Amino acid sequence: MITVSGARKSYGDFTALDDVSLEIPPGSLTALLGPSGSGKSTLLRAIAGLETLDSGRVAIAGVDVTGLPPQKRGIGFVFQHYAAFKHMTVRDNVAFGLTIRRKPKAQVRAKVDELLEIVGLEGFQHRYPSQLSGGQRQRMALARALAVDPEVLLLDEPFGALDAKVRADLRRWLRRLHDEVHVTTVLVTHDQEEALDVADRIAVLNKGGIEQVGNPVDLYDRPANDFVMSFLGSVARLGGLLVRPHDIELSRDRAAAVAADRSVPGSPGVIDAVVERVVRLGFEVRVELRAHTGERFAAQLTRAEADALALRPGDEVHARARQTQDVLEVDPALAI
Ligand SMILES: Nc1ncnc2c1ncn2[C@@H]1O[C@H](COP(=O)(O)OP(=O)(O)OP(=O)(O)O)[C@@H](O)[C@H]1O
Repeated sequence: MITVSGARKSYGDFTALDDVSLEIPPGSLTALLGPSGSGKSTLLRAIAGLETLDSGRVAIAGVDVTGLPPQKRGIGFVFQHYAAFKHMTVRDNVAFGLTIRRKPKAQVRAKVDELLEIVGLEGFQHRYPSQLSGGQRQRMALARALAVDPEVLLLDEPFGALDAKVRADLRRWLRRLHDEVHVTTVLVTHDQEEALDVADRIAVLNKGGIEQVGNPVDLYDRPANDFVMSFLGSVARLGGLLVRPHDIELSRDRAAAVAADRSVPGSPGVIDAVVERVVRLGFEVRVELRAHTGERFAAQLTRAEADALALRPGDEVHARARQTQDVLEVDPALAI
């Protein structure tokens, strides 16, 4: 368990963390998710001991570590740009933390072999970091962070510098790694897809505070407010309410749409609109619409639904929300 209580941190008159309290359960993979500047890295660095809090406390596994330096906190840390020892092989880089702790050679060898296998770098142990791809280098960094059996693993946008495909592969790999080693892991990311894909818990940060903490399904389906809703996925405005694009149903028959809408409590009603564009995205189809009031919004349909409607630009349709438990009042102060 990592417990952060009442954490405050300011840089000059800028408040980076504003009374943040958070509990991270043991063995979980928790993502700190939020826009740039929301305080994610500051919070992670405070847990690591790389940043001193103005006030508040950090405890790791029941021990108050607030006054302890990073090397005494039982943490492993991986940054976006990993600073490897360039003159050392992969094997020596991974062994580094154990070697400086003067562990017996046989023990170091066995541990490094195990880690290289876990991160899939067995065949690369004699290479130098410059001879690895970006993704391999980050896997080496993870092996190195895990070598000293940390209580917690702290990852600050570890795949941020890699291209989208490698990023997606590595986060799936991280999920499998976590299922194998179960070390309490905190991952900083600004990418909601990454957080939803890899984490079992997500803390959403905004302006130095925590908006909501929960599992990915809860946050996506039951966002606490419109910031969380819009940050965790695309949203459309329908009659002044926020709706997920895949929760919008389109119909060519207005009377049928109105009849169906009666069974949806709290519905924004049926919105008459004109199709502007139909975009095929793999198995889904995005229909871009303009309401008669002038508001633009998009509905996400399955291919079968879209084919049944055979929509073309200029067609008149009637939109309604399929369900409204996810629909929240629009906060006019929030620019989406
Ligand atoms: N050493 C510093 N001196 C002054 N301001 C800082 C310092 N470190 C961070 N900040 C400011 O604190 C705020 C929070 O920074 P932080 O790095 O925690 O955000 P973040 O959510 O991780 O954002 P990003 O995704 O862009 O890294 C930012 O506005 C940043 O400019």
